[in-house]
Amino acid sequence: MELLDIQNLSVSFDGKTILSDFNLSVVKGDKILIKGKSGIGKSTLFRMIMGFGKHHLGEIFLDKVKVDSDNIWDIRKKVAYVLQDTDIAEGKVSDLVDEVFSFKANKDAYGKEQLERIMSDLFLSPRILNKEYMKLSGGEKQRICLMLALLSGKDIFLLDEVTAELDVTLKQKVVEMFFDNPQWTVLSISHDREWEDKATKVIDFSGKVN
Ligand SMILES: Nc1ncnc2c1ncn2[C@@H]1O[C@H](COP(=O)(O)OP(=O)(O)OP(=O)(O)O)[C@@H](O)[C@H]1O
Repeated sequence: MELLDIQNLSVSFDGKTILSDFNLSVVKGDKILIKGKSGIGKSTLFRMIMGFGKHHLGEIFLDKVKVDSDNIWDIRKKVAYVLQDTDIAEGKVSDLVDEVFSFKANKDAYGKEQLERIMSDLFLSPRILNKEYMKLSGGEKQRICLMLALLSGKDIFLLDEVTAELDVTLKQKVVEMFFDNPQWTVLSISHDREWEDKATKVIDFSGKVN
C-alpha cells in the first residue's frame, strides 16, 4: 500500500520551472535516496511534502490523505523532517530531549534506555545534554537533530543532507540507523555514497525530464 503518493507535482519560482509533472509512489518501508546537482529542486520536493509550498500544481497524498492547509499539522506530526540547517533551537540539549519526550505517550524507562543507546551509537557523550545547543559544532548539532528525530516515535523520515558534516564512520552509522529498520519509510537527499549503497531505490533528479 502506498504511504506517500505524489501526482503531477509542478513547482515554479519567478517563472522558472523547478519541478514539472513529478510523480513518486512510496511504499511503507521504502528506503529512498534522492540525488542530483545543486539547485535542481530536491529540497523543494521535501518542502512541498511538508506543506511549506503555496504555489504548486499537483497533489500529494500521505496515508491516503491529501496534503493541504487544513490538515498540514496532522501531516507534520507524522513525519520527522531533518534539515541540513541545524540552527533550529535555543536552550540546553536536555531541554530539547525533554520536549520530544513530552509529546510521547510513553515516557517510561524505555525512553531513557533508547536515548542512551542512540547517543552511544552517534558517539555523543552524556555531557552534551548539559550544553547549550547553539554552542555546539555543526557536526554535533547535526547528530542532536538526528537523535531527536530517532526519539520522536515517528516512522516516516525526510532527511535533507543530514550526513554532510559527519566523518565516514558516522555517515555509515547514521545510514544503518535509519535504513536498517524495516518498519521505517525513509527519503534521504544526499551526495554521500553511503546512502546509495543501502537504498532500495535511487531517484536521480539530474536525469529527470522537465
Ligand atoms: N521560495 C523560493 N523562492 C524562489 N526560489 C526558490 C524558492 N525555494 C527554492 N527556490 C529555488 O529553487 C531551486 C531549487 O532549490 P532547492 O533548494 O530545491 O535545490 P536542491 O536541489 O535541494 O539544491 P542543493 O543540493 O543545493 O540543496 C533553486 O534555484 C532555488 O533558488
